[in-house]
Amino acid sequence: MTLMISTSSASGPAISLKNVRRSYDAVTAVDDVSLEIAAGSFVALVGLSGSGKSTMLKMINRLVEPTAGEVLIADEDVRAIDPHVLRRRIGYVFQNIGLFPHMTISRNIAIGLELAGEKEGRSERVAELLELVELPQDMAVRMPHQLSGGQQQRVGVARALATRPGLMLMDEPFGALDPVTRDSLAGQYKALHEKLGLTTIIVTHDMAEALYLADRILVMEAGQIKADATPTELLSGGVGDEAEALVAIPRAQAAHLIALGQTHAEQET
Ligand SMILES: Nc1ncnc2c1ncn2[C@@H]1O[C@H](COP(=O)(O)OP(=O)(O)OP(=O)(O)O)[C@@H](O)[C@H]1O
Repeated sequence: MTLMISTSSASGPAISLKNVRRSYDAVTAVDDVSLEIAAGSFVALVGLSGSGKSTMLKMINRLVEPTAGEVLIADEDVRAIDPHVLRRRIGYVFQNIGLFPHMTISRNIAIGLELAGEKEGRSERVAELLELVELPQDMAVRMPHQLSGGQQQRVGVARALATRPGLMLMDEPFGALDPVTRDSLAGQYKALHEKLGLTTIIVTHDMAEALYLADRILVMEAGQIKADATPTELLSGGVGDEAEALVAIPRAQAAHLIALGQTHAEQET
């Protein structure tokens, strides 16, 4: 069955953070960050554990409120938007997606539409979303425990896209998956991002994933952005010690694999 995929309503907004700060008692998780993210961009937030990445992401959909500063989506201050309305406009995908275990896959995907009181065309939308995330249609009637981790994560992406958000926030969305599934899902998500014209912000610990997916990489340390560069700029070096330390890992892994390959080739000749 070929379904028409509607792409017309999704078009990513620009995001603006102005002197945003978030403190938890003595800890400053995000420290006076100002940032402009262009509409339709794919931004990766990288940095060591505790550097403030998740806190920054969650201030955009108001899961966390800033201690100071402003967050604007398409020039609108998020504080002026009811959090429920805001979260229907923003897709949110996180590690171990947390599907409702007692609901079918279909209902899990459509939950945002259900909460928004949208009664018409829900099953058609679910069918369209299953196709979009490349899951077979017969999964709609299954329960979450009957799916693999990778399939559940696809359902999570489908659920996040159900209300046709222009903005996707992703917090380690593929972190719990095996490397092969992770790679393929990341590649498919990148294609979706482009096809739907989304703005996507992804938090990842995996520098190689950030380099592959994003068109802009922000390196965080101690609540601040220490580097802001394209993947090519990051790989060329010269954008700071924090970035260099993170790029060094995939670079060393790649060099190690090449060296291993050469050793094997020499042994066989
Ligand atoms: N609810 C909270 N209460 C107290 N401190 C918090 C809270 N949430 C985050 N923090 C602290 O804020 C800092 C930044 O945390 P955050 O989760 O944003 O970092 P992160 O870069 O996303 O880390 P990770 O990569 O480990 O998920 C950390 O020092 C953390 O302990």
